[in-house]
Amino acid sequence: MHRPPSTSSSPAPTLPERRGTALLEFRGLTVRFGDHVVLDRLDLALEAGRAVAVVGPNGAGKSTALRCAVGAEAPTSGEVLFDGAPLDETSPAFRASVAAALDDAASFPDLSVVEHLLVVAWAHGVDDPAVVNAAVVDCGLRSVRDNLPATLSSGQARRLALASCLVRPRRALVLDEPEQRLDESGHDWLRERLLAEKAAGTAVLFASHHSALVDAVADDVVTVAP
Ligand SMILES: Nc1ncnc2c1ncn2[C@@H]1O[C@H](COP(=O)(O)OP(=O)(O)OP(=O)(O)O)[C@@H](O)[C@H]1O
Repeated sequence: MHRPPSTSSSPAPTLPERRGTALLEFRGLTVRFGDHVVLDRLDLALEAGRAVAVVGPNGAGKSTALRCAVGAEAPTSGEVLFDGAPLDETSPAFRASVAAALDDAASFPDLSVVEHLLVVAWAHGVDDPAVVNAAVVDCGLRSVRDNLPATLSSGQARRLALASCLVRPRRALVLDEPEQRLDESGHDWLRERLLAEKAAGTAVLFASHHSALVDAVADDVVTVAP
């Protein structure tokens, strides 16, 4: 059930929201690496149309928490629930629902920016180049649309990672320090983009060191400490 693809600079279709219960939930999430307790019984609930920011100093466990949210890291104890059931990152429903940018690593190093986005969109059922073209413009990638990922600046690579989340349907966005390496206008764009995501019913979980972004976007703030 996709919204019709957009031909403007608005984002790709968003999957239908379901309000009321948490889409993503941590219950007593604990992660240990050897003797190092990184996360200690962390609770978090994220509903459709809302944003939760995970904040804390370097090494506090923000990325670890986000990795648990997408099933890339297994909790030592506690639970991660998606849609009320234990998270299964291999399930088609989960993969169709969650768009994540945890780093800037391009998935397809031998595909150009626009080819990369076309593949991601198509793999998620969006077979309309207009959606990709809109995201290229929206994300400030027009001048490098035909470049290979290795030739992008660090900020452009960040924008490509974010664009990869925006060309596909999604019920949740999981973003690790999305502001990293963006210029000032990129920060403004990111803030407005995330507010638009919430307005469209997308749940947003993001880690950030950017207090202005957190203040503008987050409905709840979860602080982790080293
Ligand atoms: N696979 C791992 N094995 C061992 N230790 C790890 C592993 N992954 C993360 N850590 C440790 O867990 C702690 C939390 O790391 P994490 O990357 O989650 O922090 P962060 O809050 O995201 O930091 P930053 O703000 O610097 O991005 C750090 O001390 C890190 O060294």
